Amino acid sequence: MAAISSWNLVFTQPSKKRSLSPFASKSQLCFTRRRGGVTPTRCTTSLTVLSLLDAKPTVLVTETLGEAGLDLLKTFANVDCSYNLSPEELCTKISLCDALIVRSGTRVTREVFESSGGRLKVVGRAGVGIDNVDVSAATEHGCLVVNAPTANTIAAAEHAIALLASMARNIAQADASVKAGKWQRNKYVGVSLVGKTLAIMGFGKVGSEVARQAKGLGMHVITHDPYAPADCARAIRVEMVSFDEAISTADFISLHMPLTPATSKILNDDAFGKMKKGVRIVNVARGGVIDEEALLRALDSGIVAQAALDVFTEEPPPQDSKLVRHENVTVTPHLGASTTEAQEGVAIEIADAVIGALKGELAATAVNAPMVPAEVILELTPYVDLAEKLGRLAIQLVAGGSGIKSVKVGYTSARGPDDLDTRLLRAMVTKGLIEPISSIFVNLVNADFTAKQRGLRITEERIVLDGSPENPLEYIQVQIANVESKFASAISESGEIRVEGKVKDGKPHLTKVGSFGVDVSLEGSLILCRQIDQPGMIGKLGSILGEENVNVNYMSVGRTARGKQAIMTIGVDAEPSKEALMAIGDIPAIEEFVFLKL
Ligand SMILES: NC(=O)c1ccc[n+]([C@@H]2O[C@H](COP(=O)([O-])OP(=O)(O)OC[C@H]3O[C@@H](n4cnc5c(N)ncnc54)[C@H](O)[C@@H]3O)[C@@H](O)[C@H]2O)c1
Ligand SMILES: O=C(O)[C@H](O)COP(=O)(O)O
Repeated sequence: MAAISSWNLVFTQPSKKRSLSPFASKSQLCFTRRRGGVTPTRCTTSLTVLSLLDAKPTVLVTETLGEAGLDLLKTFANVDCSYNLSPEELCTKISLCDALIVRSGTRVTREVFESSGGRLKVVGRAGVGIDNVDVSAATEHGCLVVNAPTANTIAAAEHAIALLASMARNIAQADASVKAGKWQRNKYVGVSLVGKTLAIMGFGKVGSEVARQAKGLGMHVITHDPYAPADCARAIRVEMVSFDEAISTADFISLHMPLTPATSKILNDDAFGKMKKGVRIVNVARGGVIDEEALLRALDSGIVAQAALDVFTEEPPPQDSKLVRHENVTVTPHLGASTTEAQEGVAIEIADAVIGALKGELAATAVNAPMVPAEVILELTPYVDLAEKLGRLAIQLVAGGSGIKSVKVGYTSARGPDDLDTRLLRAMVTKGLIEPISSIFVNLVNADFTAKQRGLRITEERIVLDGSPENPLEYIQVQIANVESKFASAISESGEIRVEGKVKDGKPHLTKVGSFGVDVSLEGSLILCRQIDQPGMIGKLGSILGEENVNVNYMSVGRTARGKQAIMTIGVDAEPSKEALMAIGDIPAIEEFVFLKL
């Protein structure tokens, strides 16, 4: 009699939709089915998924976007342009949307992701700053965030220069005065820019462009940016200095860093106290990098002669804001990116990124997912499938109540570690491990977060092979430590559940279970049996499955020695009935078996 408890060996987890890519969303596919009035039961084939994807996704656009971007989106999706939504209205609408496109005026909060019911797959920020998007919440919900980081750089830099020059020459105040019927030539005497020191705080895309343009105006430019490469500054003859040196020697300070916990209120009372009396400040970055109350005090005390502000802590700022109304302050309503050219560019950049993400492609401008170059993805595609399937197999082999703490993924390759980018593979193993045992949808965005949240430590190991590194990988191995197994033979000599596979003719194959060598294509589902090696076993099993009309797509037997134990791996196209599985368990030579869904 076989030493097995047959029925609890049968894996009864409902099947999950197969993802077409690391970003294809299970929940989105489910939703499409519901909208089409289809019962959300099973979706087992790629073809079914493809036909579901034929239904156009819905993209919600909550702020004005250039026409060219909208036209591009409309070729692929239903586009809902709903501007000025209240937070409540946004939360209500979002459950009907696959993608959301915003600028800086929409707060994409945790509530938005929670309200999406898992359908929202991508948030596109049509611009650079993502401080209005709760990126952590997006990641936790497996939602990709992409931005359009380059198309508005020149516009923002030009706006900073425009504010700098107009502030120095009192253009806005003088204009208002003339329009009010006055002619105050003495009051509006300005200061020159040439020869003055400009400190650029943040030497990124905008900051470095401002530096270039300011040098063209004859200014002496210095910069502070702890993270920028010094050679970029050196190349345009800009000196990199400390924060204190920058703010204490500058005649003009222009802010170009992102708003982060480290930069929040970086210009505060303490900083203003170190500045030269009469300094002039430009802010085209984010309002929050200045302590606005401290700036008001510095303006009133004369430390700061003038400020030109495009951005504010609260936008729009309160009507009675003393800062906005201050006579030495010039303001614009967050216009840095607002040129026709920049908005057209941003709209196309974000439309491309959102469409790509909805198609399941990895976005080059992803904010919360590792950037995996397109050529790496292409090369790793068959291994991605293998990695996920090995994860699925390994997790289904676990038994006992001790919980899973530690998983090791081994990569056997002739390539050096720097030539093998495993982030995508690790994410897919994680997906395979977690999806069969939870309701969480795992993708490249949230794989590491989800593993961490579940207390699952995933480590990676490279096993270096001699030979030609033509193939990125020979084998992938998944090992789960400190657990029991439903299939004792899956435990290796060193005590872990171990499954190993390789890509053969472009298809994922299982090559090892525990210490047993096997060879079965990882398609459909799988029966693993340990048996006493004797004639007639294949026939017995085959006829049980045949009577059930369950097609066997692959079968292999691996044994330790003639007449000793053997492992039979059988690929089946459908799930055998309980009775058939029971009959398999009743074959006397079978010591244990397990049915696994891929
Ligand atoms: N007003 C507008 O309409 C408008 C338009 C475009 C960009 N922006 C804003 O301008 C800022 C810069 O944009 P970008 O495209 O140049 O971004 P970027 O990422 O290319 O550059 C930001 C730079 O700030 C640096 N930085 C980070 N922390 C710093 C710190 N503590 N001190 C000094 N430097 C620090 C970074 O190293 C980086 O080089 C962002 O806040 C963006 O949102 C505003
Ligand atoms: O971060 C940005 O890209 C700018 O602040 C532009 O914001 P906007 O898209 O709201 O004009």
